[in-house]
Amino acid sequence: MTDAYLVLDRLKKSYPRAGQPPLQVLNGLDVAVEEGALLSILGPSGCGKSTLLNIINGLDDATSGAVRLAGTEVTTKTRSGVKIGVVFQQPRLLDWRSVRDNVALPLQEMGLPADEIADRVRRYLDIVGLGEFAGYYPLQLSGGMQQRVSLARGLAIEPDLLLADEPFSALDEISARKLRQEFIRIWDETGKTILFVTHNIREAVFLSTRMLVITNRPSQVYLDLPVEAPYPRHPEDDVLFELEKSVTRDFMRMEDQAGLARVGSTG
Ligand SMILES: Nc1ncnc2c1ncn2[C@@H]1O[C@H](COP(=O)(O)OP(=O)(O)OP(=O)(O)O)[C@@H](O)[C@H]1O
Repeated sequence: MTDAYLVLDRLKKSYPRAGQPPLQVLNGLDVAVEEGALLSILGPSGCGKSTLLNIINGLDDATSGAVRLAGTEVTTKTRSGVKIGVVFQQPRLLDWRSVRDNVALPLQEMGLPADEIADRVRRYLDIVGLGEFAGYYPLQLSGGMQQRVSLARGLAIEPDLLLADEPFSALDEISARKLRQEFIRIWDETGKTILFVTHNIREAVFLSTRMLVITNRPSQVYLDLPVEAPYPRHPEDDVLFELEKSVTRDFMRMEDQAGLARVGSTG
């Protein structure tokens, strides 16, 4: 367990609340993630998925337990040296910078030479299908196009670990399908590790090598499941469809149990 690329070791997180007991969010996650995994993380709204990504990214501290990345403990004060890219649910673009300059910004912060920056910006905007929109400003693009710029920005730094928080949820299904294929291609070519938060069970089954289903708050791992179907996968593949149905059933059972527990505790 301690050898894995990313280790969540009895990870707990709670937030203080005025006049109330702390809000218990993560309640002892124990997970070891192998290098090169494409791990999707599913769970009910508010169970702490974004909180978990923030802790792994060193933007927030665990209340107890630890995150270790490539053997180094990650906190807000200590970084592992692993290059982390992030793609959020919201595009979070700078409206006053062109598409090109938004994607270039983190590359400039990394101190890359100008020609390398120009190359990467072009390459990753092409990958997300926005090569012709480099000179546009975010407000001249649709929401889905802005999300694709954000994806290009996250990928362009060529991270060792990509943390993706529902990156396709704002896209129409056809654009999302194309981008998922690209996403798998990039993951396959680079061999990097990806943690992928989604509410979409079909998407998780289609993309990932492993799925983690997390319970309602205070959250624990409910299901940790390998997805063994070979790539390339087809969204309508029978094996994937069966797996989707079975995970959906498990997910609903988990929600029912949580509902019963709530009724039990108030009744
Ligand atoms: N900085 C913070 N301070 C206080 N509470 C917080 C903070 N960040 C998150 N929370 C609370 O922690 C819980 C988990 O939030 P989080 O955003 O991690 O959930 P999530 O699983 O990503 O939700 P969703 O699926 O709806 O995006 C929520 O109840 C939220 O209100």
